[in-house]
Amino acid sequence: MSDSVDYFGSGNEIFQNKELLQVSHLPDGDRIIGREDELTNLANAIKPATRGNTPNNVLVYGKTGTGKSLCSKFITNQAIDRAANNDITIGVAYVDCLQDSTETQAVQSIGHQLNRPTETNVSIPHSGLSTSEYYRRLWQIVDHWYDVALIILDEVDKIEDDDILMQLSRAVESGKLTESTVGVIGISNKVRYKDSLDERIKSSLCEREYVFSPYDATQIQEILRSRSDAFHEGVLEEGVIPRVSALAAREHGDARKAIDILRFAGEIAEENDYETVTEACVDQAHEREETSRLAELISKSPSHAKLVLEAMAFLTQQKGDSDAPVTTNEVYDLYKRLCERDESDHLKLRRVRDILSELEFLSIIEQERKWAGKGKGNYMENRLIDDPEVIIAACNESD
Ligand SMILES: Nc1ncnc2c1ncn2[C@@H]1O[C@H](COP(=O)(O)OP(=O)(O)OP(=O)(O)O)[C@@H](O)[C@H]1O
Repeated sequence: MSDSVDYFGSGNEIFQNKELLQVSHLPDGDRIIGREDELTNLANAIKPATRGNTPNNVLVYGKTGTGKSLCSKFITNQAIDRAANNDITIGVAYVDCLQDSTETQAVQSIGHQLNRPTETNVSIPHSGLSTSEYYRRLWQIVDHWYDVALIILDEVDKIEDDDILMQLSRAVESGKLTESTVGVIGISNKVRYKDSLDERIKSSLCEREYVFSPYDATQIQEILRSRSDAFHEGVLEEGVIPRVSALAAREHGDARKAIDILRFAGEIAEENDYETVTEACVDQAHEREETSRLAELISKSPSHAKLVLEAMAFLTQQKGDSDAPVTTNEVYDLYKRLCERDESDHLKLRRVRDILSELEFLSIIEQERKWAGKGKGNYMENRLIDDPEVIIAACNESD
């Protein structure tokens, strides 16, 4: 054997079941920490469905990573089992409204999830039908094959057309369904979402409302500990979970962030061929999580939002101070030059203003209205929350 470098490292094994740390992983009921009241409330709201009756429509609010999606998925799965004992068939469809943001996409997705084409003989093509035809097929499937359809609309505030909320929450009243019934669980991070709804939609969609509060550091520790068998025994150093929890609790008790940081810390230990995951790995993981979270947010934003953000990051870099404010006009000028670079048409100033307020809503930037002086009116100052280098890296990663 030669003494050549072994690029596979010494084979220290960090993870034994990394799947437990994926955001998509749905933990068992006994691994859902500190959400007993919320689960009981949700169960009570949809309980009628387990007997084949119309459940209450529910709106669930709370900041990101507070377990809204997890609890909604968990309780609807449990409802399916409970209903089966009563000979009732419940179908559950989950729509991520950020991804399926138009009415047609959302109805198509619901139809697709509830359809069992070999039994129903109904096809739900990915495109090519009118919205009303997608609805017609959906009601046909529900009426024929289910007693109750439970529809989870995650990030419901991202849906472009409220009409779907009306259609779903009033399907029975309006006679679209004759044999079956429907319940909707809407989930939102925006506490004021309800205020933006039409009165009629509000009264049918918001029969019950629940707010999920952020986790404290102790609950986050418990959530992480209940998943520590993702790692081989003895691999996690003692201070790791408290450190991750403290970081996540500092930023509004986001369990998703905590789980991501822990997974990244394990990956960093693995990449460096360490025998254990250390607190230093956590600090590096925290930075990696920031870039990756931003990259995910940015990759879901339209291409012009990326250009606006890139323009802001370049301007901030030029000013040599990562906290320096930039005015909307400065951003707009550089954004137009970036559009020229990419040979694309630029948007009007009004749209760029909208994009900046969307970026503020996503907590990527902060905005402050300033008074320019008599006769000059107001102007807007924009500041990046993260360092410009992190934003530029995230823009590149999202490509
Ligand atoms: N109480 C909990 N016990 C165990 N794991 C949890 C708990 N709450 C959240 N998690 C985990 O944290 C991650 C984020 O949770 P979830 O997606 O449900 O949050 P959310 O409130 O819906 O956030 P968002 O609004 O960003 O979608 C998931 O991986 C979930 O499994």
